[in-house]
Amino acid sequence: MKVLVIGAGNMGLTYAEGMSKSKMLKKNQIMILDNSKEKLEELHQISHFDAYKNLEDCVPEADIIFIAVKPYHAEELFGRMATLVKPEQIIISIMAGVTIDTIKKLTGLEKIVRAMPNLPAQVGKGLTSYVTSKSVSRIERLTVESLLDSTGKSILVSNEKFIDASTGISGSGPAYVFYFMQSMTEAALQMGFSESVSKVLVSQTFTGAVELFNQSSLSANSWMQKVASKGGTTRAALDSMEDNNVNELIKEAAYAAFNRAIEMGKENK
Ligand SMILES: NC(=O)C1=CN([C@@H]2O[C@H](COP(=O)(O)OP(=O)(O)OC[C@H]3O[C@@H](n4cnc5c(N)ncnc54)[C@H](OP(=O)(O)O)[C@@H]3O)[C@@H](O)[C@H]2O)C=CC1
Ligand SMILES: O=C(O)[C@@H]1CCC=N1
Repeated sequence: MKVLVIGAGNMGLTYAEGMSKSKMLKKNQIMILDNSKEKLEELHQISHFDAYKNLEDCVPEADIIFIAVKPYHAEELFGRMATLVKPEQIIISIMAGVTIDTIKKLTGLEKIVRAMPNLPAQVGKGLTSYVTSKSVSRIERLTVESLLDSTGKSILVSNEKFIDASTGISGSGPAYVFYFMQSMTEAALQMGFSESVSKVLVSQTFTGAVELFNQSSLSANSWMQKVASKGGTTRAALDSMEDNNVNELIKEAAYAAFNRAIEMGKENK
């Protein structure tokens, strides 16, 4: 089996690295292509996959083609790939808001997997939701799942609506967490802590809270109540968040990402 990754940016390179470490594929089974000259020079320094500049040299060789370019590059890229692809090839696209129908139409292929990963894939803690077109067989789906699992966990969803929805929760979600971390860091600095101490205070608080949550069956709300003593400091903070509608605002933000994914699907038709 040969896998071609197109787009060696944040996500493409992360998947190529993940797959190369997974033992599913050997060195010469991973190809990677990028159109930027500097990227290619960097890729040539990495010994565990073969780097390409021209689609003609690698697309026909691939069994699975992993698309990791920005959504607005899809049309031009698929247009150039259309004459090089073969019906048995599987496309895995991680592009936000580019639908299976659009990929079928632009490539002429039928075996399409649409996936939505997230950035923690870079440290093997990613979450990728995915869905396949009908032409992907069970065996092919399991192979794809093993590739996706090389960067963390994967979840098979029942239809594409849940790919757009998971874009709003897990795909864009790391940025919401960083937003919260940024606000807490700013508060720590304003309270007089140094940058390095602020960073430790915030990051260890996040790591510890997530660890507690993962190691029990308690809900986030139950854990909140465990931290908050009656009439105490946490209650003051939680009341302030409630008064300012923070809960609703976070949900609104997640929906903004979900709706934008749907909108991008229409724009990229
Ligand atoms: N970043 C994230 O957290 C997540 C991203 N995604 C999706 O992943 C995709 C990639 O995102 P990300 O990795 O952040 O993007 P990057 O910009 O980091 O990487 C994309 C790479 O593809 C290259 N590229 C563009 N067009 C072509 C082409 N025609 N042929 C070959 N290479 C090309 C770009 O080069 P150049 O810079 O020169 O254009 C760039 O190096 C997006 O579609 C996004 O929706 C999904 C989930 C999470
Ligand atoms: O912001 C974006 O469009 C991509 C999809 C999910 C995370 N980054």
